[in-house]
Amino acid sequence: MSRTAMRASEKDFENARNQLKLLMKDPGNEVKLKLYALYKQATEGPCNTPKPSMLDFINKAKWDAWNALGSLPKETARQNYVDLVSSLSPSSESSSQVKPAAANEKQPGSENIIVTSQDGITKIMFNRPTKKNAITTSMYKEIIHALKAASTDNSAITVFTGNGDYYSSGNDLTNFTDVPPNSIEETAKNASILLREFVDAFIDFPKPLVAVINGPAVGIVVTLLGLFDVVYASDKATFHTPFSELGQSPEGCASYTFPKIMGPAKAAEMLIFGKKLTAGEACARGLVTEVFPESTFQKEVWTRLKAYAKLPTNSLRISKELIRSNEKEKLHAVNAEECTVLQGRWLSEECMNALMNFVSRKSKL
Ligand SMILES: CCCCC/C=C/C(=O)SCCNC(=O)CCNC(=O)[C@H](O)C(C)(C)COP(=O)(O)OP(=O)(O)OC[C@H]1O[C@@H](n2cnc3c(N)ncnc32)[C@H](O)[C@@H]1OP(=O)(O)O
Repeated sequence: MSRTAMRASEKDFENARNQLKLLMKDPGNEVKLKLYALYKQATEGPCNTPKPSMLDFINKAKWDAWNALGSLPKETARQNYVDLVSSLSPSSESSSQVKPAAANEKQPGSENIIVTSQDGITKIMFNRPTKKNAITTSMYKEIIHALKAASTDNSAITVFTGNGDYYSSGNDLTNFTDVPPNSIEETAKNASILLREFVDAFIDFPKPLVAVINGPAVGIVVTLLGLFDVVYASDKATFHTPFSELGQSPEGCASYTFPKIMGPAKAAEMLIFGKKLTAGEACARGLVTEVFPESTFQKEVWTRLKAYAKLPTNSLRISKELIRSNEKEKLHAVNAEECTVLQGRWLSEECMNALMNFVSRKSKL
C-alpha cells in the first residue's frame, strides 16, 4: 500500500527481506508465491519472461503469480511487499514511520484488491484482470476492511476503480459452484451475511465515494453505484445487471436506489429484464455523473479528483452526511431484505442451473 506521507524506501524493502528470513512460522505456499511475485515486480518490473511449460509446476505457479501483478508500479509492489512481510510478523516493527490504520490491520491478503493513498485520495482497485475483476469471497472481506480503514485515514475522498479492461464482472460465480452438496444451505447463509455486511459498509461510509468506471461493470458493482456520490465512466464502460438470467435478484440496495434515481420503469428494465446500458445511457438515466472519451478518461478524471481532494475535508464529510443521512435507516432495511431474498434465490433450481451453465460454458452473458 503506498501512502500519502511515505513510501517504502530501499531500506524498508531490505529490512523486510531480512525480517522474512527470521520468520518462525512457514507462511504457506500461497503467501510465499505472493511474496515472490511482489519481489520480482519491485526489482524487475512487470513479468516479461516466457511462460514455463504446464508440466513445470513450480515455475509455472511462480510465473502466474508474477504475471498476475500486471503493470503494478515497482514502488507499489515494494510497499505491498513491505506491508505483507510486516503483517506476517506482528511483533516486529517495520522501519516505516507513518502507518495509517489500514496498513497496521492489513491481513496477509491477496493482491486482488490494491489500496493506495495519495494526493488526498484513497484508491481501492479491483486487481484481478485475468478474471475480469470478478469478486471472490476474500475480496469482499478485504473491501470491507479497506473501507473501514479509509473512513478514518487522512484522505478526503475514496475512489473505486478496476485494473485492466473491466471495472468488474461482479460476483465471482465460482463462489457458489465449488461447494460440496451438503453445505449449500450453509454457504448461502454465510454469503447472505457477508453480502449484508459488505453493502452496509458502503451505506455507512462517511466520506465522498467516487467510482471511476474504466470498463464494463456487471452485477453487484453496478447496483452499488446507487450508494456512490459521484460516478465517472469511460465511454467504453457498460452497465449490466443480469439477475433474472442468473436466477437471482437485485442487491446493493438497487431495488430502492435505482427507481429513485431513474424512475421505476427504467429501473425495471435494468433490474428485472437485465438490459445492458452504454455509459451514455447510464448517464442519461442519472446512474452515471459524467462520461469521458476513453482516450482522455484517466487523465481528466484523476486531475479533477485531485483538485476535489484539496477541498476542506470536514466540509466534504458534512455535506455528504446532509445528503445521505435521512436515508440510512431505510437503506439498511432494504439491504437486509434483499439479502434474505437472495439467500432463498441461491438455493433455487433456477439459480443453480444458471451457475452450472456458467461453469460448463454453455452460456455467456
Ligand atoms: C457473496 C455476495 C454475492 C453478491 C451477489 C452478486 C451478484 C452479481 O454480481 S451477479 C453478476 C455476476 N457476474 C456475471 O454473471 C458475469 C459472468 N461473466 C461473464 O459473463 C463473462 O465472463 C464476461 C461477459 C464478464 C466476459 O466475457 P469474455 O470477454 O468472453 O471473457 P471470459 O468469459 O473469457 O472471462 C475471462 C476469465 O474470467 C472469468 N470470469 C469473468 N467473470 C467472472 C465471474 N463473474 N465469475 C467467475 N469468473 C469470471 C471467466 O470465467 C474467464 O476465466 P478463464 O476461463 O479461467 O480464463
